[in-house]
Amino acid sequence: MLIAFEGLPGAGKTTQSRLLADHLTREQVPVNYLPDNLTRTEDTLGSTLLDLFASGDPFSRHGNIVTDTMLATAIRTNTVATHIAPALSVGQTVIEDRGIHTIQSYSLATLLQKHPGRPADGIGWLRSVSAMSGPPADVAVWLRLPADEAITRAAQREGQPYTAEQHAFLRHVHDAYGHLAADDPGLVTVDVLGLTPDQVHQAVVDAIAERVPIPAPAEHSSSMQ
Ligand SMILES: Nc1ncnc2c1ncn2[C@@H]1O[C@H](COP(=O)(O)OP(=O)(O)OP(=O)(O)O)[C@@H](O)[C@H]1O
Ligand SMILES: Cc1cn([C@H]2C[C@H](O)[C@@H](COP(=O)(O)O)O2)c(=O)[nH]c1=O
Repeated sequence: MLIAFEGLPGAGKTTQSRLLADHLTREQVPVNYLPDNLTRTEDTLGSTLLDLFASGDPFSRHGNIVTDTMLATAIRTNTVATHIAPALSVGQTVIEDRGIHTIQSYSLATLLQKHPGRPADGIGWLRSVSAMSGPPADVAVWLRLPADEAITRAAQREGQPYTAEQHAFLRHVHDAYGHLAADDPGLVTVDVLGLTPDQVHQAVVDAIAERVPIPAPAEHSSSMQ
């Protein structure tokens, strides 16, 4: 089974990925937690693609929707080949910290910024292209937090403020997630404002359990990376 966490920087994806991995491990489900794509530089192709990706702006990337979507798709394709498919094939439950909906939401944000008000035109294309990167998650959880609150948390963690331009772009990413979730049953919204990490975790477990069967315990030992 493949589970993804989605949302803005600061929304709590890493916190919730770890809480879910711990929970499943306690249930003796073999878990493979994949940190954010941008931190994965283990092979030459992955590093080269990430270098290309990171050569743009950290948020709005290269500002060209086709280039950015293709590049992000290529990165995930590599991640699917090197990490996700092998883990799924041996029965592990994979937790992706940012999956296919990150590709879609960040590209859609660029589109919304340039052509406000016509998201539907681009969403079909974004779905087709990002689908080339491999399977979407069985369930993707969007940790929905108002953009200003998410940015405040992320900035506090990083010890430096975000620029007004970055704020503006991330508000578009937030709106983009909303457009995507509106007609994609695979992207489940969990509202996290005002909840403690443990309360969010409970809401996440409930949301997942409503949609997919609980992964089966391993016959032998669990494996968490
Ligand atoms: N429910 C919560 N309430 C308050 N603070 C939280 C909550 N969950 C996480 N945090 C804090 O918010 C910050 C961001 O959390 P986290 O790193 O999990 O987010 P993220 O979505 O993975 O961010 P990024 O995408 O930037 O890596 C951390 O300092 C974390 O301790
Ligand atoms: C995987 C992936 C990432 N990005 C962007 C989104 C964010 O700006 C950064 C990751 O930062 P965070 O600490 O996880 O918030 O990279 C992207 O645009 N497309 C992708 O596929």
